[in-house]
Amino acid sequence: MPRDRFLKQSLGSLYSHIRSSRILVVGAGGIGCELLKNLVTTGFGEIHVVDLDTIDLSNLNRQFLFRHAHIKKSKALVAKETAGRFNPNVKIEAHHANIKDPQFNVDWFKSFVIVFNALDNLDARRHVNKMCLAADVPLIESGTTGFNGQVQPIRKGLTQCYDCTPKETPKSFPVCTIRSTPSQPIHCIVWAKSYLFSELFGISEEEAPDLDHTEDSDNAAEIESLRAEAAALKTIRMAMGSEEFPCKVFKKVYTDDIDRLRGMEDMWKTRRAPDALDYDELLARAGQVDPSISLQDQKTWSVEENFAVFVDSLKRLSNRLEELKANAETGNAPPILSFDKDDKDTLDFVAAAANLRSTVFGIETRSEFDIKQMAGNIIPAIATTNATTAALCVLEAFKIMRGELQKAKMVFLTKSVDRMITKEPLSHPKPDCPVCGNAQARLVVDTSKATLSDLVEQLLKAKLEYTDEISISTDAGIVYDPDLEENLPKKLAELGISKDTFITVRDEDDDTARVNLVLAISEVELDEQTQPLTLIPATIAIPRKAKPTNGVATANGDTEPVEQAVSGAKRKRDVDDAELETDNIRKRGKVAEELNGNGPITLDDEEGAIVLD
Ligand SMILES: Nc1ncnc2c1ncn2[C@@H]1O[C@H](COP(=O)(O)OP(=O)(O)OP(=O)(O)O)[C@@H](O)[C@H]1O
Ligand SMILES: [Zn+2]
Repeated sequence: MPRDRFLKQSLGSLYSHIRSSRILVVGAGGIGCELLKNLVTTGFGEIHVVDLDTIDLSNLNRQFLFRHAHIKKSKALVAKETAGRFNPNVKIEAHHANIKDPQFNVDWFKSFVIVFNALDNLDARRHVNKMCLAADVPLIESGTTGFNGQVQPIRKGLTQCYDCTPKETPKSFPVCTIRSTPSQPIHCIVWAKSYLFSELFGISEEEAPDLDHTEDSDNAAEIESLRAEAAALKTIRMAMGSEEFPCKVFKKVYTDDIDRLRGMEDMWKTRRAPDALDYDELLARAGQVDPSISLQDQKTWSVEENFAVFVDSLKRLSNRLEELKANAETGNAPPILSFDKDDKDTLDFVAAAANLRSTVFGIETRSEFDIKQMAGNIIPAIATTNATTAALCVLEAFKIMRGELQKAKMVFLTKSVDRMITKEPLSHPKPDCPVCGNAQARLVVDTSKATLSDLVEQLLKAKLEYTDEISISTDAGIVYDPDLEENLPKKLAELGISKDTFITVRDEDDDTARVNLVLAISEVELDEQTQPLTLIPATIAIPRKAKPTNGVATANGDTEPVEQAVSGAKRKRDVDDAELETDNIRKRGKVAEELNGNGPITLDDEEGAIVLD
């Protein structure tokens, strides 16, 4: 029996399209491995997979294409090797590289029918979003944290892009909370990791990303004494390697600094004042404690146990740093240690130091296991969430490949007894989105011949009817505005404009202001006679800047959801929505019922059934 008999049966006419499609998966981690397995078994013709990382022990619990023997090998290459065996008819190309590398340019993105994001960071996601918009290729964006998952189909000009909704930046804490008035375990963990560890073994806390300095000016005096405190710690650092080093560090941060803080009476009118710890007393009490207690990472250690682990890990780290220094080449910057949740010495130190500080401030202490999650900003990744999300990505991709964008949905996976998978219609692009709210075109140009003046006069003013009130910028900054004319005679190449870079043209004319125009540069070598600048498409409509709305503006000023605009259907959606709602209630009832019975949950969907155990 041919291996694709059932695929043909279930996918119908879509199958031949799938067989001949070239697709891209960015990221071969938790979602990426699941996705690749699904795509290979679905029979996509050619799959490219990009990942910059190598396999780590901690990946193996959920990234099932990898085994112990693969540790330290390229994720992309091993994923290709393993998944390739599932279906020999599929061609897989692996790239052990950063998706931001210049070889992955707009033309390369254009060569794919669809792109899947399976990434873990904002920066790379934003980059792929931008490239897919520039290349006009559909993107299936996805992400998971713990039990939550999300899938977002993105189509240039028709749906919201990844950047249409602002994204949360990682959490940071005011310096005073961390250094003077902690009230939660996380405050003490950040103190141990970003302040104490960095001051002793790394670079100064001033550069730590999880400290927020915006409120510093409101507390200028306190910030000044904290600086002096940190400077004193630097002096103690000189004693590293000596017998008395642990005692010096301990007395400084758990006795002297705490006494100073306690003396600031105003601070403790509404808070519990901290109680300093005594080194000699704890040393006597902790005499019997074996520092190997640190192997019991799920236990909440006593104050004596924390003390023993603190002193022991401080010695281990000091020895490591001294050794590094001894082996370092002279003349280089002095070596440092960095916190790594998987480096036992650094984790022991941060866990014990944080717990001792919690004791001082009367905050509950935590197990090393808990501290590892919090210090590494880890929400445990769950294999089932990744697998379900990856499957949903493929189902949404089918709709786009069938040309049925109106059926595509934003899908959410949540831990809920009501309904684990919920869907929302796709919204139209936000007119004020800083990324897709721009007009986009390609500029085919010989950058060694064309000058900035050619670009401004021939293309922007003569052809695209811009006035004098424009500015032009590259990634490096502004290269032209009405007050910056000295670059006009320069060749574009001299201004750092080269193949696969982007330039942004801003219309600064208040009367005519149009949205920004982003030009993706494609290089060609041209002879003297040929026009050095060609715009693709040759004509481009650059809309006026719109006032922000929640949907997309229609001709009559209303907003409408994507389904309606794409399908042209009139208010039929209301009826469909009503039906969907009834349907949701029906399914929710069923889910709740089955959950109570502890059995598997089946969610019927138009694409088939999803069974959740
Ligand atoms: N710029 C990039 N180019 C290519 N691959 C990237 C880029 N940024 C991130 N990735 C890859 O995306 C994948 C995301 O997978 P995942 O979220 O499971 O993270 P992980 O690093 O495997 O696991 P964890 O962070 O939980 O230890 C990783 O394999 C990572 O290497
Ligand atoms: Zn957008």
